[in-house]
Amino acid sequence: MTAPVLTDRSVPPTETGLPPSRISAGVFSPRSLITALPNALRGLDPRRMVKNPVMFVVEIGSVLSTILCFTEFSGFVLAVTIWLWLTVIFANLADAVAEGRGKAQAASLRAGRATATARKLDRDGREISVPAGDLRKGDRVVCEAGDVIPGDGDVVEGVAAVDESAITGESAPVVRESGGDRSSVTGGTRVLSDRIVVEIRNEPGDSFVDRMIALVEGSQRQKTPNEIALNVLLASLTIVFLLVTIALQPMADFSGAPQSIVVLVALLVCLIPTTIGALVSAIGVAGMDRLVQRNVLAMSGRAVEAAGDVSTLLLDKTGTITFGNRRADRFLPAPGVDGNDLAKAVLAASLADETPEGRSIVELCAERYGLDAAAPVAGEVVEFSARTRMSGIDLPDGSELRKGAVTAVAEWVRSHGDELPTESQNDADAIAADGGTALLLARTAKGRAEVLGVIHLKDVVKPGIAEKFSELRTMGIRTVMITGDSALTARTIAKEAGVDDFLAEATPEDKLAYIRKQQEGGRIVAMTGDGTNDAPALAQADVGVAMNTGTAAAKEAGNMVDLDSSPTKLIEIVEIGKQLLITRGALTTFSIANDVAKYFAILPAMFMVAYPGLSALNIMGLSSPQSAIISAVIFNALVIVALIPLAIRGVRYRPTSASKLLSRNLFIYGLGGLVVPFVGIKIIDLLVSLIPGVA
Ligand SMILES: Nc1ncnc2c1ncn2[C@@H]1O[C@H](COP(=O)(O)OP(=O)(O)OP(=O)(O)O)[C@@H](O)[C@H]1O
Ligand SMILES: [K+]
Ligand SMILES: [Mg+2]
Repeated sequence: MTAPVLTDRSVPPTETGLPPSRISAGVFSPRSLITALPNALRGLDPRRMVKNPVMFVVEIGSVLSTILCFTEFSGFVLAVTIWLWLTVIFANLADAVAEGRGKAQAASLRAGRATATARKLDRDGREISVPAGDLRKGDRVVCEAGDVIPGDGDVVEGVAAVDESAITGESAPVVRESGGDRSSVTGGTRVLSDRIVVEIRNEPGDSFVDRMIALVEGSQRQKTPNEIALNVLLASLTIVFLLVTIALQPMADFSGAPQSIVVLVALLVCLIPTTIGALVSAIGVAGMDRLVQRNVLAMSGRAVEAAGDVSTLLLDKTGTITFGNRRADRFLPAPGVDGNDLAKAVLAASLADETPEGRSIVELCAERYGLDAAAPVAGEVVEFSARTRMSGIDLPDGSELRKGAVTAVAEWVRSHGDELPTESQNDADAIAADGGTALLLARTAKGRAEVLGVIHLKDVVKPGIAEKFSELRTMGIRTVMITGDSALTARTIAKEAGVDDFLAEATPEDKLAYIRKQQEGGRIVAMTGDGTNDAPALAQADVGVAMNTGTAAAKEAGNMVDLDSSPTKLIEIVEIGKQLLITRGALTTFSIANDVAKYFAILPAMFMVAYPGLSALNIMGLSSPQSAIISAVIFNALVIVALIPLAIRGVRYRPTSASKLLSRNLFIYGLGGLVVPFVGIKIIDLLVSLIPGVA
């Protein structure tokens, strides 16, 4: 056997088994406010503004007030006009900052791609040099050590170590080889050793990197259902306040205190939910961006939101809850079978088995029994599949060797009219009760089957994973462990890891059925997968995270791709989704509370002249009606800028139950939203009253 023994996990697990992320996520630098300014100004185009009804109303108000600057000029009108425009610019700034982060990532992706030339194979198998951008679906290209892979595709020939750091940011090389679940390669990654032939999977412009660029730039971002609902709410509030403001004038007239148009515009802008209206799309872009920072690509904003609503999490046992490299520990011969003969048979059945289990069995044969791990494979190899749960070899002498899950091999033995020895059954049960995996080895010769013994595979639960699950439980999320292993093993591991439920001896169909059942019960389900087998379940799940090392089918079926191929990433994804929803909720609460407070700050000021009695309501003691109004407008604009970092970074989030979270946020952002404007407006009023000619 010559295949290099490297794991296909592109990220070495850290102590908790959780991979490190590439860039510290959620960093926000105040400088980005300045660099985003040109884009913010470009965003003033009414054709773009109209997509955001709240801010569009502010823009119309700004235009109106600009006209008033010419018809009835005063320092007050000018000041209001300037701050109204600033309000619109600040709102665009939020979007521009959020999108700017994605653009920077897109630029570095493009840089890697631009230089690539491809060594295309023509029909006669001759190499010709073509620009990578000209490659079409189905073209075959040669990549040797040092070459950049010119496009996404599948390895159809050879084995190579590939550096995927350009895409994943992770420097450990991964092995890519033809056939099986590790054949998929990504354009822009670099071949480090050997030679492979890659068949290109996409037409030009539709590669993974192209899609990634479009996504991080935000150009493909569509409003999610929740965002649309929120926008409808904000637009309705805007209409209500517009009517209120219009209705105010006849009343003001009647009471002998007619208000100028500019005051009415200022009042309207203060009343409508400008804060959340300005930040809502930045919050969505930033959520997507937080995923990208953790090397996850969401194919839609909707998937990110669904992640925040997840209530059932399906996790694989092997590699997620336990360390992936399940290792052979010992061989237990059946009665009457010699230990060395068992080892030889085990080796023959495993020489061509490329699964981590198979490789570790071969290593144990070499280490403990001194057998030749590089011996040639003689016979017809039967590869492992999750459906049969067996692997083995048909030998040239007509005998067949099978190893696999106890129930599967026992069934195979029985189909030949033979029985499993009690001793081997007991050995297997003891291993399972201890949380290990037992594989049975059996042989048929001349129509009779014989059990040769049991292979003990050891599986270790990752440290720290039990705490993660209890955090998830406080968040109201049910964790379900899925495994192809026996119920006995599953029960032991499930108990140790603290999952809420498990599905043992699960076939891909079982997974799909389980997801459907959960969804019928109204639960939102998330799962990860990498094999073609997983594709139907990935498609059915509300959040389906495909591993980048996985097959093309799995990646097409899911709605997210994890570039690190880390099985525990799902937990982080759910947390990011929750944080997105909570940030949006918190800032909506803050914004609306703010507007209510501003109402009480401005109205008394507006009518103080007509009704001196109202000055009792002027609890804030603002210096003049005009100063009160301009202060409220300034505050209204500044609060947007002040909250941009929070919108980008997301509100701090600790796992707790939904109801606790709600009351905590209502307290902080609701009460805060009521109090902050009074303080802020008062301070601004003190400053404004110092400027002559404005107030
Ligand atoms: N290389 C192999 N050859 C033979 N049998 C195997 C091999 N690998 C695993 N098995 C058996 O098949 C069963 C199913 O394997 P499968 O990979 O579907 O699930 P699993 O590895 O137990 O759990 P998970 O779903 O978390 O990966 C295993 O529990 C084991 O008994
Ligand atoms: K407002
Ligand atoms: Mg497995």
